[in-house]
Amino acid sequence: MGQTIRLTTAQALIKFLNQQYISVDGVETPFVEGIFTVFGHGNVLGIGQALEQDPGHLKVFQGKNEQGMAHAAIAYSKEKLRRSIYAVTASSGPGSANLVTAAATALANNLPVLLLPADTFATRQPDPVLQQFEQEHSFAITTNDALKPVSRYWDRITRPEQLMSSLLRAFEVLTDPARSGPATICICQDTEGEAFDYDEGFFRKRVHYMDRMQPSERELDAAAELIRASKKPLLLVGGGAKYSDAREELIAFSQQYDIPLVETHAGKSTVEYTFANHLGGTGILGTSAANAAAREADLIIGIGTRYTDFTTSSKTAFDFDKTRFLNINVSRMQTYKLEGMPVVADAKLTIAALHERLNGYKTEFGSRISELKSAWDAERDRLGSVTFKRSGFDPEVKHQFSQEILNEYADALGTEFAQTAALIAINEAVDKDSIVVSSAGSLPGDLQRLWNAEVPNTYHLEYGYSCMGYEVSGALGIRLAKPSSEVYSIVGDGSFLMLHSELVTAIQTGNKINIMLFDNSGFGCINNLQMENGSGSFHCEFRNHEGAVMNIDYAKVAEGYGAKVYRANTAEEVKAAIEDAKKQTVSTLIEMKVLPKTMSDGYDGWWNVGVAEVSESESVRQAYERRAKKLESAKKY
Ligand SMILES: Cc1ncc(C[n+]2csc(CCOP(=O)(O)OP(=O)(O)O)c2C)c(N)n1
Ligand SMILES: O=C1C[C@@H](O)[C@H](O)[C@@H](O)C1=O
Ligand SMILES: [Mg+2]
Repeated sequence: MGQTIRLTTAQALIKFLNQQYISVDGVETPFVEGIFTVFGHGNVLGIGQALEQDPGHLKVFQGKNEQGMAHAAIAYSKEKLRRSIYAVTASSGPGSANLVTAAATALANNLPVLLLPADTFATRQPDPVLQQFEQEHSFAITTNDALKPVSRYWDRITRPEQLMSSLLRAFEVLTDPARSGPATICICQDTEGEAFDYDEGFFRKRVHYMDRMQPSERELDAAAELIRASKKPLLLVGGGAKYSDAREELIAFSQQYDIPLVETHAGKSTVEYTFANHLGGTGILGTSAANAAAREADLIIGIGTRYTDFTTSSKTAFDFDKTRFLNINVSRMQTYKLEGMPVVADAKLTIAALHERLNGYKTEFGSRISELKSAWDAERDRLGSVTFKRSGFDPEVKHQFSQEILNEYADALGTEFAQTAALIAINEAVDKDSIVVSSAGSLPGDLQRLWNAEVPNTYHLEYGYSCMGYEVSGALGIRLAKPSSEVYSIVGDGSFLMLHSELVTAIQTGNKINIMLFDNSGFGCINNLQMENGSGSFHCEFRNHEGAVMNIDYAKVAEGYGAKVYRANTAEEVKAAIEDAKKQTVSTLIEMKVLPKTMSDGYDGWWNVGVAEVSESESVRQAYERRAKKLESAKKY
């Protein structure tokens, strides 16, 4: 036995976090950058006391909402390609409950975050304590149990010495690229303050090695054979490719063999759009070019993708009779999808190794790649110059709102701005190396299609959970990860209303973010979805009790917090506002009133949604028939 040191559980936790390092490709860096806090009685006297006494190198932030600050932490680790994290401490009860949505967001996106919610008393002496619900069939159940299904690792600490084995396990999970996600350690509020004689060895510097997983010779031989047998393979770039830093290998591979490249939301900007073989986003929110290439392909080389419904157009994007799948992923589970050939390995290493085995190979795509790309680029130009007309206007989302209703919106919001034109204006105005972030609503669709990322790793979409409220909180996390980059949060009015508390944290801490608020006065994409599937417009527009379209002054709200604000309803105004916003040191909000139904739509994507099988409405019955017909051509599993 070596020396011991007497610390509270919370003090030991903070001391341990300071000693965790990560090593990737020979570069060693501290793994835990800091901690977000919302203190309550459950954690202020434990973790709060420990941080006040000695935070070490940890940066300490006061969050405003547990979900918001956890989203910021998640965005930070995503931006850091999972090589650095923030911890998040919450008080017990409602504070813990507020973490559940964020934990699920991290889990769906395979993003590491250390969640530290306080728990009820281990001794149970004062029970029921404030915020403790009493579950009659088990006093062992607390709010924190709700975090179990959404954590990659979950533990409850009722004695100080349990912390040691728990933290070791948590960091093993947090630094494993194949199982990365939220690690949740719930510490009883009395235990946080209890002392123990910890072995000093527990606090020695620990380096976690994120070694690249090598593909086996067998896997490489089989994969090369599959590619050689293919006339039209397609590179489908997912988030795993980005985390693996596989840009150079992808470009070289695609270039040499004439393989078109398409991307998912998570993979977007791994390779910049200016690369000639890049056909843009794929699937439900994809470009015409990417979706045509996917349909023509006889082999999909899926790199670090989960093949979600948005990527596969609910398993209708490919010709499943002829198309095969080669799945390269560090997660074995992911490689089994769509009956693909599994290569359980790192993307960068695998692409490089495959490159060496394909000498003399060429696809049959030839000039088709540039044809598809130019046709899409022309379509994007059209979308950038959509102009509203008071009569005979044909919006992108068709046959839903009459001209009369569109005019009503134009009058109520005082705008004639089309969403696609607004987004492209932003894309043209921001510096190329700035970062955009979004996650829910109609904007992810426009972003995946229309946002041309010209610098790698400048596009940050949370579309694994598509959680409203990530947009603003996420921007803060990104700014912490990249303090010298301008960060633009692309957010709808609905998402902004749902959660924007961390705008205050950004202003308070001097971490500048820019919010690009698209106000179409409603849950626009859901309104599109219901009407496209035969329903009427039901509870998705923001109309008041008298039926009038609401026109909320969001700029004023942000101004109240201390942000510099702008109102911009034309492309010129947007560009001018962005230019001025670049000069500011404080966070900014640019409010744009945009017309509903003017987001991009179509391009052969299809989404399987639960249309009512029986209905009194003829249009719903027709929608159900259309869905049933489409499902006939979909792969069933
Ligand atoms: C937390 C959460 N609740 C509900 C949803 C379902 N949902 C997806 S988009 C959306 C509306 C988004 O409205 P807004 O942000 O204004 O974007 P718009 O579609 O109008 O562009 C809703 C309710 C979600 N994704 N996340
Ligand atoms: O239900 C949804 C519809 C999608 O269009 C949207 O982007 C997403 O946020 C969602 O939850
Ligand atoms: Mg909206």
